[in-house]
Amino acid sequence: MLSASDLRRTVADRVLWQGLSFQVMPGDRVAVTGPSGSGKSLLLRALAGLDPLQGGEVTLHGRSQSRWPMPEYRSQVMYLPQRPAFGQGSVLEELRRPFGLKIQSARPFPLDEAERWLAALNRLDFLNLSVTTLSGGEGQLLALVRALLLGPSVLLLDEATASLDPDATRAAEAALDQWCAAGPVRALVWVSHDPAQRARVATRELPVVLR
Ligand SMILES: Nc1ncnc2c1ncn2[C@@H]1O[C@H](COP(=O)(O)OP(=O)(O)OP(=O)(O)O)[C@@H](O)[C@H]1O
Repeated sequence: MLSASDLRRTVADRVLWQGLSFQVMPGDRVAVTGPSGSGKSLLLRALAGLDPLQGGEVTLHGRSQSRWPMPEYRSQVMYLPQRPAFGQGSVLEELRRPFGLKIQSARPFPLDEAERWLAALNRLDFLNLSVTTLSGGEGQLLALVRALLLGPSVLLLDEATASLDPDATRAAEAALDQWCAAGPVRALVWVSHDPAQRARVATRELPVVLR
């Protein structure tokens, strides 16, 4: 589904990764591992098409990232950052906003599904809160629900539950598990510093070595 071949990334004069090749297949749950500063976030950003590739190639469904219209590519390979950014207004408005974009225009906003995910995360009370008042963990839950509703093929999670308490973390993992199992062409790529979480959520590990 998603294939990376011979990726290379440098910052300043430091080579973070080179000759990095791997594939993400439907149903995969890949944990990207490596010490702080080894380039895990930059790898996810490269896969998501948020940073230009310095070397190598990423293909989605056999088509090079550079040949995809970027909005379409990013709707299929979605990056969930540790500190998601929101606009203004309520949680409901924030969830609804992307469905006004051209790339999503064929799909009406699925309010029932939003309520189901929020209920699964024990946050059905969320919808009318203002996004500007959300805590770090609440922001992560909102970003997660927004991503699940948008339904990419590959969801890239960058410490996406790091601000959650243990119960909320487990609920988020269960929601992701359910979401992944519900579609035939879905995969997760996780960056998590928590080995216990990686053992729970990942089917295999992709090490990024600090050079
Ligand atoms: N936009 C940038 N410009 C220059 N250097 C950057 C940029 N973004 C990150 N870096 C550097 O690249 C290296 C890798 O950063 P990255 O955030 O990918 O690491 P990481 O493995 O995700 O680390 P952590 O586990 O601490 O989150 C770091 O040394 C960082 O300072």
